[in-house]
Amino acid sequence: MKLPHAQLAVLKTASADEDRPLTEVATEADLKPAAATRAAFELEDDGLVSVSEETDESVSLTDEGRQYVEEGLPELRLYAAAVDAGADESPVSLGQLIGASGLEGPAVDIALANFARKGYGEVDSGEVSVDPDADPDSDPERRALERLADGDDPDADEATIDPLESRGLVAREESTVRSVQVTDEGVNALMAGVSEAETVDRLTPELITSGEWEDVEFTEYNVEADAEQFQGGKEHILRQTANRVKDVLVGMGFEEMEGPHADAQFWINDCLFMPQDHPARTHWDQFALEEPSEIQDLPEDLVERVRSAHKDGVGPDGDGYHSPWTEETARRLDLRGHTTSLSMRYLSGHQIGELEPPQRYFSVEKVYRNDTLDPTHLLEFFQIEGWVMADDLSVRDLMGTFTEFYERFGITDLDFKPHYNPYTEPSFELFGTHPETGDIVEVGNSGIFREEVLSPLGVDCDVMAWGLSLERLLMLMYGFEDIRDVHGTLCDLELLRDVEVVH
Ligand SMILES: N[C@@H](Cc1ccccc1)C(=O)O
Repeated sequence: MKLPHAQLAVLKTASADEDRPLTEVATEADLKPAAATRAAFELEDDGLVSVSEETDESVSLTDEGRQYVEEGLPELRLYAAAVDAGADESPVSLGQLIGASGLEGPAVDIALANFARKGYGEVDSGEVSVDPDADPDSDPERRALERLADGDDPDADEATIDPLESRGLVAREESTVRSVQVTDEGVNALMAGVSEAETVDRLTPELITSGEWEDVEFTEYNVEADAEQFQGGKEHILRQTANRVKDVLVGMGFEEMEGPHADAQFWINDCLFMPQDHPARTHWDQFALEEPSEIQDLPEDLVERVRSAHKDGVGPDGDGYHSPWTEETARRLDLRGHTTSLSMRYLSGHQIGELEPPQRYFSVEKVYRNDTLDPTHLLEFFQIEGWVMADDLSVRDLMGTFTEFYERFGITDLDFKPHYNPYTEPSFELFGTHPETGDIVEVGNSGIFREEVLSPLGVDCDVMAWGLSLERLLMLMYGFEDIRDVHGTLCDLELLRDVEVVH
C-alpha cells in the first residue's frame, strides 16, 4: 500500500495500544498540527486509524488579572488597610481607608463590591467594619490567580472561576483535543508493508510549464479538517442588514431618498405639524447645532403655508395651534431625530422637484436622539423611513406593506397598536416578538399623513408613511437582547464575527 507522506508518518507514529493526542503525534512525526489532523482524518476515512475528540477547557489570566497578582486584589488591599486602621475594633471612615489603601478610580468600586460579597466586612453609611476572622491569605480567588500566574492549573472550582471570569480577570477558552489510535486494519496494513506515495499539495508554475502536473498525484481536499481562523475586517452586520433592507425595498418598487443629517427644525418638525412648544422639540429630545445654528435657504412660500397651517389650521373647519410660531425657530439646525425630515423635503418637491402619484420612497439612515442608553436605546440609530403616495390609501395598505416587508426577514407575527403622532391620523405602532425572551418589542411607528401636513406641501392625494428601527429588526432576526451587543465598547465580538446575513 502507498500513502502520502503525512498519512504514513501519522500511521507509523500513532499506537495501536492507546489513544495518543494528535498534537503529540504531530510533533513526533515532524508535521504541522493542521497537516497531522488532515492526515488522521484521511486515514480514518480508509479505516486505518480511529480519531476521537474531547473538549478541553483552559483558563488563562487577563491583563487585569495579571495586574492584581502583582498589586493584590482591590478588596484585599481594602481589607489590609482596614485592619491596619483598627476597623476590626471599631468602624473606620471609608474615605480614610481609600487614601491609606492607595486604591484609585474604578478600583475603589471594585474593592467595595467584592469586599462585602466575599465577607471581609461591611460598609455602612461611609463606615467600614471588618470581620476579624476573615483570612485573606487563603482567599480562593487570589490563590487561583496566583497559580495561573505561575503557569499552574488554577486548581479551583466553578464557584471560584465564575466570579473571576465575570470580573474579567480570567478568560475561559474551549478547545477540541483530538486523539488517534491505529485500528486492526491499520496494524494489518503496516505489517503488509506501507510505503510513501508521491503526492503534491500545491500546483507550482514549474509543474505547469514542465507538463509534470499531468502525472503527479494531488493530495485530496479535506473540507472538514481544522484550519486556522482568520479574523479580518468585515462589514458590520448592521451595515449588511441595512443593505439587505435596501435591496428588499428596491425590490418592492421603492426609490431611495438622501439628505442632511443636520437639518432645519422646519423640515424635522414644522412641516410635520409639530407645534413649536412640543416637548419632543427641546434639547431633552433633540441635539442642537451651535455653529452654524441656522439654515439659510428655506422656500419662502412653503414657510408661509406651514406657518399658516400652525396658526390657523387647514381647510374651512381647520383650527391651528394657539401657540407661538416663529420663522427663527423653524430655521434652527438640529441633528435629525427622525428621517421624516427627508420625506418632507421630497414630498414638498424641494429636493428633486414635484412628484406625481403614485410614488414610493425610502431611506435607511442614521437619526440622533438625546435618549438614555439602555439595552434597547442608543443615542444614534438607523431608521428605515418610507412612504407611499397614491390615491385612496387605507390602513390595510399600510399593514399589507409591513407584512410583506417583515416576512422577507422571517418575521411573521407583527402586532399593530393605535398610536398618536401630531402628523399622522390614524397612527400605528408596530410590534414583533423577541425570539429568545418572547417579549413584545416595538419595531416602528407609522400612519397616514394628515391634511395639515400634506396641504402646505402641495400634495393632494394620500400618503402613508413609517419609521422603523433597523436595530430592533436585527434584535428580532438574531435574538440578541442588548443593542449594545452590536455597538460600542460592550459589543459581542463573537456575534459580530460569526453572524451571517443571508441575502
Ligand atoms: N417619525 C416617526 C415615524 C413615522 C414616520 C412617518 C409617519 C409616521 C411615523 C418616528 O420617528 O417614530
